[in-house]
Amino acid sequence: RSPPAPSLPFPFPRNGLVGLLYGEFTDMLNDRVRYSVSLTESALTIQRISSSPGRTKVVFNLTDCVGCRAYRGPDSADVGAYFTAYFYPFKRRWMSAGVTRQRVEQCFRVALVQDPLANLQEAERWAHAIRDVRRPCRIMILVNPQSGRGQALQLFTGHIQGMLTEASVPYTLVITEHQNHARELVRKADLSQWDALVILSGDGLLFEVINGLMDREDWQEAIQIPLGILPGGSGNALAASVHHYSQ
Ligand SMILES: Nc1ncnc2c1ncn2[C@@H]1O[C@H](COP(=O)(O)OP(=O)(O)OP(=O)(O)O)[C@@H](O)[C@H]1O
Repeated sequence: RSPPAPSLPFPFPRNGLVGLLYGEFTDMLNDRVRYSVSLTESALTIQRISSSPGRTKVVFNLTDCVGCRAYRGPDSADVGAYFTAYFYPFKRRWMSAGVTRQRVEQCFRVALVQDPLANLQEAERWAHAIRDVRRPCRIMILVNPQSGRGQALQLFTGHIQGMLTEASVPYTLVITEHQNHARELVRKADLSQWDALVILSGDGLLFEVINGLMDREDWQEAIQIPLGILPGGSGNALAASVHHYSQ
């Protein structure tokens, strides 16, 4: 089997966009399926290298990309390395009129040479390049363990934590211990440490966080910080209406 073509720098304009990287990789599970992959400032384009006609090109918008990681495979005899990019594009739901963001992961095997370390370095180069196109984001996530049916913390560990890890988002988790805990914390916090505050709770905790921001002397600047609301309460009226109006 001939080795895939080396990954090349891709400094020339193509389709009006200046490319950052171009490479040819194989499928994670099937070495005979090969893809040409190109990265620009705005998109990751994956084209299946195949002699048969049909729709073989997929374009992922990098604004839908939450992260990318490089790693060695579980088999130590495998000289190849891998990189996986995680996307949440809007997609149509089965039997439904609307679209929602749905998770898609794209994994590639890098086996340019017989040296596992060199392959891993190449996979890391791609993972870094894909991650670098995204804006860095550090978040404080506030969870009220009592909200709703007392399951907010399970929602965090079961759903949110994995997404943050895939996205390589550095975060500080705050589990509120009593009423007004979040308000006091936000009132005194050094907000320059975070790019966003995310509340996993019902409306009550978000209300506290907004009040904490408005209690500050620098409230006019503080209130500009992006706020996120994840439904963890019982009513979740605000999260539902924000989600509804963003559709
Ligand atoms: N550890 C805690 N123990 C008790 N109360 C808390 C704690 N942390 C926060 N709180 C308070 O609980 C209140 C209610 O929380 P929240 O609104 O998040 O949940 P909910 O009432 O279940 O949801 P919803 O508002 O959607 O009905 C908040 O006003 C907050 O001050």
